[in-house]
Formats: sequence, C-alpha cells, structure tokens
Amino acid sequence: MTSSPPPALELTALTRRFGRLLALDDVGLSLAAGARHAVIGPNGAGKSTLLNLVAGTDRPDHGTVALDGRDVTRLSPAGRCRLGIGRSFQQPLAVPELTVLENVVLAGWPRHPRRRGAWRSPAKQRLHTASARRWLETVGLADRAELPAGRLAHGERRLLDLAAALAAEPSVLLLDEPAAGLTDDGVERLTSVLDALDERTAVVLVEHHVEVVARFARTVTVLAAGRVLVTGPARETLARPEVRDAYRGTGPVPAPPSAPRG
Ligand SMILES: Nc1ncnc2c1ncn2[C@@H]1O[C@H](COP(=O)(O)OP(=O)(O)OP(=O)(O)O)[C@@H](O)[C@H]1O
Repeated sequence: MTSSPPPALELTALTRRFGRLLALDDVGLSLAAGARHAVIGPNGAGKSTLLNLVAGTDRPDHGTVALDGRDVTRLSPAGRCRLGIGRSFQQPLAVPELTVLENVVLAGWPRHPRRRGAWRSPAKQRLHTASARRWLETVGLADRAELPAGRLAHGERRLLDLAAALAAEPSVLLLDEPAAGLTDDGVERLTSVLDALDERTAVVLVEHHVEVVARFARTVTVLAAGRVLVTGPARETLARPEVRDAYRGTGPVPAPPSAPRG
C-alpha cells in the first residue's frame, strides 16, 4: 500500500507573542506540493509574522513548522533555505552596489551544492549566470541586468526580489506583498510570472491586491487579529461578507472557529 506524501508545508498551532500582543494565535495550515495559497487580512493581522516564522527569521513561542514532513522549527533561515524555503520580502533586500544580475546569481547559490565550486569553474559560472539571466527575463528585467541594483526604481526592485527568490528554485515559495508599489504594467508582469511558476512549487502569497489574489490563489486563509478566521477555496472564501469586512478592516474581528478546520 502506498502512503500519500507528507505536506510540502505544515504549520501546527503556531503562536507568537510580542510582549502583551498576541500576534499569532494557534495558527495551523497544511499545503501540498503545488499549492497556490493566499494569506489575507487587514493590517496587523499577523501575515508577515507568519511568513517570518515559516522562513525562520523569527521563532514561535509555541507550535511547529514542517517541510516535507521534517520539523524545521529549530532550523536557521539558511538551513531552511537549503531545504527549499524561498521568500521575497515587503522591503526588497537586493545589495544595491551589486548589479541586478549579480544579485540573482548570488540568490541562486544556496540550494545548489553542485554549483559550490562554480567560482573556480568558468564553465559552471557561465551556466549559473545564464540561468540567472533567464530569471531576469522571466520578470522583465533583462535589460537592467548590468545596472547596480540601487539604481532600479522601487517597482523594479520588487521584481528583482522576485527573480532572486525564484533563482533559488524553492519547493515552498513565500511571497510578501509582491504587488505593493508596482505600476499596472508591473502587476500584469507579476501575475504572468505567478501564472507560470513551477507547478510543483507550493506558494504562499501574502497580498493586499485583491485582483492578484483572486487570479492566483486556489485556496485562501483569512487572518484577523492573529487568528485564522477561515481557510477555504479562494472563490467562495473571498465572496463571504464577513471576510470582505475583515479584509477591509471595517468589520468586527470575528471569533475563530471552534471546530477543527477541514
Ligand atoms: N518585532 C515586533 N515587535 C513587536 N510587535 C510586532 C513585531 N512584529 C510585528 N509586530 C506586531 O504584530 C502584529 C502583526 O504584525 P504583522 O506585521 O505580522 O501584520 P501584517 O498582517 O503583516 O500587517 P501588514 O498588512 O500591515 O503588513 C502587529 O500588531 C505588529 O505591530
């Protein structure tokens, strides 16, 4: 009898306090390989905190993070990155003095042990650089490759951040508001990139841009005041009135469900 594979990402009872503030309260989530999942909610709901706990840049007070069935709660961000967690940030992290291309080359390094000797091998360097150029083409920045990253406009830096996250070829990709600050063209470019992501990659998208969420996500978790209000299929969940109110921050924060989520 074949057993089903473990979830690509499984969060169990994640809880994070900042002093007296309960930023995340008993949050659970299970995503299979290839998931297209959005986490939405008003400002301060705990979305970035959740991504930080998954990426390992912050630690939970309680609860666990598992990647492909392996508990990674105590692993460093670099260790999780090597196991396949990749992310983009709300504030792009590119090194401004390096070129756009160099930033993507560097970002693609950690997950590829076979590339470790590449600095000493011109042939490997060429392959790795060609791969970085392809990621820049994917996000529409090929013509900026030789510019210092610090000279990019804000929206371009966000796309560079996305290319850098993709270059590591993650199995679980965390995207923190990738549409923020993008022009309409940038949003269009972003949605095409999201549509073309590797179908095996599980993606967690935190995003306020509701059209981007509606087009991309198959499932959605709504967070409100650190608690899961609902997790469900995207279309039905986004249409629920209490979700719309919580999302806009106009309605009362509803009580979390008492029954276990399906
Ligand atoms: N390092 C920290 N120290 C103290 N409080 C924090 C810290 N990080 C986050 N918080 C608080 O935790 C709560 C959740 O913050 P978080 O950034 O996760 O929300 P968010 O849903 O991502 O909001 P936004 O949509 O504005 O980015 C907020 O009240 C925030 O002020």
